[in-house]
Amino acid sequence: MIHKLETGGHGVSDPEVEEAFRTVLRWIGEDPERDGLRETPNRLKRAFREYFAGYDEDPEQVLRKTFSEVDGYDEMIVLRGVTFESHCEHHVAPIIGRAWVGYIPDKRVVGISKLARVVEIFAKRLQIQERLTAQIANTIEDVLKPQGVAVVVKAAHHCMISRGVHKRGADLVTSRMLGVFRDSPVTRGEFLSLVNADRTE
Ligand SMILES: Nc1nc2c(ncn2[C@@H]2O[C@H](COP(=O)(O)OP(=O)(O)OP(=O)(O)O)[C@@H](O)[C@H]2O)c(=O)[nH]1
Ligand SMILES: [Zn+2]
Repeated sequence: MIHKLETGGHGVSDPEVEEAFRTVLRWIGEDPERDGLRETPNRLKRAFREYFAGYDEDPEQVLRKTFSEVDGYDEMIVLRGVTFESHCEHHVAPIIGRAWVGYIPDKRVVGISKLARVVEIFAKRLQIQERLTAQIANTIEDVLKPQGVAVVVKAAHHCMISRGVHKRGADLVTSRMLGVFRDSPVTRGEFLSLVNADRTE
């Protein structure tokens, strides 16, 4: 897990954000001073700090530590079924899903947890799924300069479940293929068969 932020706020003080949450509670018809709600603005602030911890983390930095003693390993590396929780930028509703992250290295490999950390950092920002998918792939491409990168993301969007069109069970699938995954149908096919064989969903 990403460490909890100790500072943050980005120019907004703790009392200011708690007052904003109190205003929302009043707006829905609640009494923010009643016993059960008195600490809720503070809890909401701490929850938001966790949901959006990705703004104060640098995903490129996470990938900078690499290993080169891999005896010429140049096959596909795939981390499957990385769980994440994000929030959509339109409704601030949860996006709950998994990511499959693959790459074919060029001399250097990265610790596998770092791939999951990159997913985590971009997920913990306001997102749309297409951008989340592209950001994960582009960052791996930019820092590791591998032969190729492939990312598939599948997620349920709670703005389509608990509000709006009210559709449970529909998930959105997005992908971004770079380098050999884009150019070679065989390589892409091998990656997608590893994604499709994964029953962790
Ligand atoms: N492409 C894409 N759309 C998303 C994502 N998350 C939420 N949306 C959609 O963003 C759209 C925002 O549409 P608007 O019409 O501006 O908002 P709205 O009136 O609340 O729309 P409804 O959800 O249909 O009630 C909705 O269709 C959402 O389903 C995402 O990750 N990618
Ligand atoms: Zn939404």
